[in-house]
Amino acid sequence: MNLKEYGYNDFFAAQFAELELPEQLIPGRVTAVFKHVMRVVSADGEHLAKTKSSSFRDALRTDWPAIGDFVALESHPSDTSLIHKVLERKSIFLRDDPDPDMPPQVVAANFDYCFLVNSANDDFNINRLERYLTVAWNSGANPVIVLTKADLSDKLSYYMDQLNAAAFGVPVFAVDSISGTGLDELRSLLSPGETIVLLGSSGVGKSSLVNALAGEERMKTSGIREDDARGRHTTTHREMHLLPSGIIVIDTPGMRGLGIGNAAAGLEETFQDIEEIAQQCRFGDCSHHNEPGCAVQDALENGTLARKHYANWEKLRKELAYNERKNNILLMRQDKQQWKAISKQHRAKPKKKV
Ligand SMILES: Nc1nc2c(ncn2[C@@H]2O[C@H](COP(=O)(O)OP(=O)(O)OP(=O)(O)O)[C@@H](O)[C@H]2O)c(=O)[nH]1
Ligand SMILES: [Zn+2]
Repeated sequence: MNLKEYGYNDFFAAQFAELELPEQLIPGRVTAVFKHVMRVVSADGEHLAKTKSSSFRDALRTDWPAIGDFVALESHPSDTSLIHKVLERKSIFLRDDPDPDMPPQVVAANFDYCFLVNSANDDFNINRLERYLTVAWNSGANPVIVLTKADLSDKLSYYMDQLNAAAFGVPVFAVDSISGTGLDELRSLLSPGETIVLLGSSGVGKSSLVNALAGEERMKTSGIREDDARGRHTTTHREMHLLPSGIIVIDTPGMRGLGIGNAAAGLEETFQDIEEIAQQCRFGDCSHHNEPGCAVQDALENGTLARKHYANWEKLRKELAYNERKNNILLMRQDKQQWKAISKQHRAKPKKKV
């Protein structure tokens, strides 16, 4: 197996050389993460692997291997191989731990492109796209906008104009994953060995797009509900796919749990009334605090908008902003010291004797 096919390039090879690791260690890439074990590919094939405990004893949580990571591996082809080290990442997605005292987890690493998938139907939502765009830029990867289900829309040029305006300079592609229209243009952007991740609401056609790019069924797709133009949630596996064209696709359910997708959708639904009022503000980027002509402040004054409802909206908006910030790879590095202190506290808890 050639690790270059899995995206191993000069950036990682230079790091590997610089580390001056023991001779028996070889580079590998994490292609799947299960509960207690990982799958890693390397020049000598596919491995089941675990982290070497002594190497990770003092590691930060964000330094633990995640899907897409390049690692230094002690190869035991007929047994469990051992991961000694995770190489520095060039892009990253983080997700909160359900335990608020715990630092976030890495859900994916080392992707070159972040596909922001929208469908050209009732589900089209430019605000959501803007949020995904922030997440994508902060991850360290390049965003690419894909408008799916182009065949279903007679408003395609309207949608394209909106996307081009909202995401100036970001490439936008319209595709029909069923017939394959528009796929060649998208393919021409990508080179073998490059890794993509897909962000987008359930049912927009992420799996169909991967299958279309692969030219074969790699991922299960769902039927779409007629009533609300959303598909059912079908993707549950957590894997990296090497497509016949040499493109690598990372798909994990964790992508959808980034906080952004669901939180943002929830925000729009729960606070649709405020979002509608906010459309009347004089300034498009009104923060609704003390700008002149703020329709939200007016509604609070004259009582058409309840203070409590508004306060909840503010709180959620702050959380959303935090989630976006959390996915910023640079900020994450600055936060490392803080996480270090937190994980030390966790380790310092006395263990119960058995
Ligand atoms: N007409 C048309 N239908 C499409 C296209 N892309 C996807 N669909 C349909 O939309 C439905 C949902 O597609 P999926 O690919 O499962 O969507 P998904 O984003 O992977 O959904 P989750 O797995 O829930 O996140 C399926 O019925 C697809 O056949 C397209 O380009 N044109
Ligand atoms: Zn306002």
